[in-house]
Amino acid sequence: MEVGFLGLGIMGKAMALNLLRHGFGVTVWNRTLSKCKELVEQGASVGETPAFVINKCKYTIAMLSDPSAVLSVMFDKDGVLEQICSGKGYIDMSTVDADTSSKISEAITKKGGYFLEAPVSGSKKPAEDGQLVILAAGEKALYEEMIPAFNVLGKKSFFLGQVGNGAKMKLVVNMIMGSMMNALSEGLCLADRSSLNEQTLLDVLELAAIANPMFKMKGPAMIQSNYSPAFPLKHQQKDMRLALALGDENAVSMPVAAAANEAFKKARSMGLGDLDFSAVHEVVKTAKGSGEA
Ligand SMILES: NC(=O)C1=CN([C@@H]2O[C@H](COP(=O)(O)OP(=O)(O)OC[C@H]3O[C@@H](n4cnc5c(N)ncnc54)[C@H](OP(=O)(O)O)[C@@H]3O)[C@@H](O)[C@H]2O)C=CC1
Ligand SMILES: O=CC(=O)O
Repeated sequence: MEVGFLGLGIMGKAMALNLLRHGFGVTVWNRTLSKCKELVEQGASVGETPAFVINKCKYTIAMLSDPSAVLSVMFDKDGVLEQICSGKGYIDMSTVDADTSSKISEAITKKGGYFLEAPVSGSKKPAEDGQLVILAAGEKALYEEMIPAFNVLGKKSFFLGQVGNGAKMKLVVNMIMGSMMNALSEGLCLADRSSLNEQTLLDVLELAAIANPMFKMKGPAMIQSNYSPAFPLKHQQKDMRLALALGDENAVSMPVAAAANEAFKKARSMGLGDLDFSAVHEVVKTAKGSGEA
């Protein structure tokens, strides 16, 4: 199976490499074209524009940063829309809001193409290991045609119905994750300031009812103030912002998520946006009132 792949950031690179490793033909494009080099060394071809990739491939996957990137790659000059046509499928795996996804879907459908949104849960390591959770919605036939690729990229795929449902599910999941990250950070600070050992707290959490892979994976690095980016903080804040907007639309009060979003915004203002989202720990550690008495 030959696929196009647009966007070779942390996730896109790992996912495209995985497809190559499993025998897929992959034609890649990235805004910063130099990032295609490593993929070419592993057997990928390069397209100089998104339009070129769409023209060449029956199926094209996108993994881009945010709604503005997704819209730009679709609608700008040399973008996806110039070449999408009947018989071609476009699969957007970026995390965006339902409105953005619907705009993309309408534009593609008008030109006779097929659209599937398929955001993923799981970070750099699950992307490298083909262990993502895929949250697909849109054209069911395209979903079925993509199963061989999804089986390589993920450990489980959900088909959630109409366009927008995948985006919404992803935002709900990441809203919970962002709030949990703040809770873990506050817990580590409280343990430390109460003269408890932070690693012992993590050991206790791992055996408790609230044990989860995120605490286990991120906790030890947070204790060391190591925030090497797997999931960039700026993207987590984007997800909190989009989830809060979904809450606004549905009149759902989310004070916990709103507080977590403030902490991520503060972290961005401190220049931590390109670090891992666990760098919100720096905000919690330096918050007024959490220092010396
Ligand atoms: N990292 C993670 O753990 C996870 C991330 N996600 C989601 O996946 C998506 C990608 O994340 P990730 O790979 O971490 O992000 P990165 O920041 O590492 O990569 C972003 C990609 O988007 C491209 N891009 C950004 N702006 C534009 C633009 N205006 N036009 C064209 N291309 C653009 C970048 O190109 P360039 O190289 O030129 O900057 C790069 O290829 C995001 O929506 C994120 O929320 C979902 C699950 C996990
Ligand atoms: O979107 C991030 C993730 O870890 O999932």
